[in-house]
Amino acid sequence: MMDSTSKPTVVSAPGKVLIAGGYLVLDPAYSGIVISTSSRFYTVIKPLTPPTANTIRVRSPQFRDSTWTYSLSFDPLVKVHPDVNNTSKNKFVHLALQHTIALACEAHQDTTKQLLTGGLDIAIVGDNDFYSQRAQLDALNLPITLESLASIPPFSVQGVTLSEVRKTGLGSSAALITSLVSGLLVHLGTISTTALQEDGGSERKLAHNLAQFIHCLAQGKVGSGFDVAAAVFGSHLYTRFDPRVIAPLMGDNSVQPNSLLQIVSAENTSWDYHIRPFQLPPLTRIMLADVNAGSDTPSFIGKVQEWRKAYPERAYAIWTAIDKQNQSLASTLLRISDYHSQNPLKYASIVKFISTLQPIQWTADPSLPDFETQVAAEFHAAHRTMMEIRRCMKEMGELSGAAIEPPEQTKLLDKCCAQAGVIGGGVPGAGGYDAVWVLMCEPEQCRPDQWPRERVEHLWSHYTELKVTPLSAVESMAKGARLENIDEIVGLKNAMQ
Ligand SMILES: Nc1ncnc2c1ncn2[C@@H]1O[C@H](COP(=O)(O)OP(=O)(O)OP(=O)(O)O)[C@@H](O)[C@H]1O
Ligand SMILES: C[C@@](O)(CCOP(=O)(O)O)CC(=O)O
Repeated sequence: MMDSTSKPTVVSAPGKVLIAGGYLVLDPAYSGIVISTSSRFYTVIKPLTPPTANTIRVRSPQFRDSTWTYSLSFDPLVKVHPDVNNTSKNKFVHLALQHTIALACEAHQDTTKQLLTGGLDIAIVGDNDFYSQRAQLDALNLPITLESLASIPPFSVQGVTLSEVRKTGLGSSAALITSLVSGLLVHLGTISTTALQEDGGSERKLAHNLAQFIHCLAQGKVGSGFDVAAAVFGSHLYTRFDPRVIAPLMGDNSVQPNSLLQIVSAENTSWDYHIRPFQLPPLTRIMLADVNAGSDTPSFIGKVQEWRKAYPERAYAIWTAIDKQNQSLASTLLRISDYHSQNPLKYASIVKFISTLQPIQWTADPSLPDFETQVAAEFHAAHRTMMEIRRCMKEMGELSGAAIEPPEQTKLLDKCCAQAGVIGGGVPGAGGYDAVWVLMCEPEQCRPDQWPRERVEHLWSHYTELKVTPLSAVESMAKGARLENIDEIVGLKNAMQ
């Protein structure tokens, strides 16, 4: 058994960007493209010192007033009680503890109780990208660049409470729930320490189903769940689950009878979500920006749903058109990756070539060899499809009254997409004013000032109509939630103090 000198259990889970399929993905007839980010949440679990029976202390050291203590009782069912001296509440953390420990007890009552007798000490931190760093860069008088972001210490202290912090839309709550739930499942032995090595094994699915249910309960609504799916499985093409699978668990009573395991089990065929493998093509890079202007996602969803109900035929036609483009984008990007597998050298040379040109010029050179011409044509097709998706999403916004791609964002995105080497971009997820994503070529080498990312960064840092702050995230190459070694995560040990 683990003692206080052993290494802690550390599980991380990535953030997300829905680059195609916003709104449509709420309906199981459609799917979306979700990219998981290199920016992650980390949950660190170790025995409490000094040992304190059936006590769990959770800390979020990046925030003020963010330590929560809980006690456990087991009779007749597991119950997690917030300490009366806690100065704030954290529903997400409380529900994650309640239901994960209940599940662990259902699976192995005696060992779970034994592992909890000395208590647990849990710390949760998120990469800086999850919270807006604009104020910090301005206060330090630093230019608004990726280099400046890299100079801020990892897991930096935000100086505010969790309810005051400005989030960037990467899905902090889904990444937090996934890392906490999976970390507890590993620590309590409900899933094995190798469970998170396999891409889609049954233990990873169990962690997904449990995290998905807890996230819905904490949010008080059932969304499409693409954010939790990305946190657990990494980038993929997502088709949602039927919410009826968790309906029996969604009541007010936070203590569940012994049926949780059966419902969240990977063997429960009522979980009908589909996760199809996806990754952005090699030698491309996604860049994300936090735009300093808020949007209200739930009100956008309400408007789009009302419009869809009021004009079913028109909505069906538009959704069918968007879906066709979304599917085409996914298959084009996957085909581009295939070209890389066929001939990495030629692929690298054509990426380098198009990275200095605007899309309209990518297929204009008749002297290019066949292979290179084909790859350039696929990149151009991806560009056209991204532009068409933006046009359709904007139209849906105008028809429904939700500012999905408002004029200010159109102007910004058009400028980004006019840069040499930029494939396309858009407003992530539900859209609105608060973020943009841009996909660009990232050749192996470039002369200084020739990287597409530098052009985009320059544009953003000199943009005056909106405050546009880059995030440091790229696509996560590690598939979703993973077990970490605390010594290998820069700054993590420090952040625990
Ligand atoms: N570092 C953290 N430690 C503990 N709890 C956190 C932390 N970060 C976020 N949370 C929890 O997640 C909640 C925020 O969830 P909410 O659903 O409002 O955000 P979100 O939609 O995931 O935001 P975004 O996508 O912008 O990151 C907080 O109120 C808190 O309970
Ligand atoms: C509008 C919607 O499809 C996407 C919302 O995405 P985001 O939180 O804006 O990244 C809602 C959902 O899928 O739950």
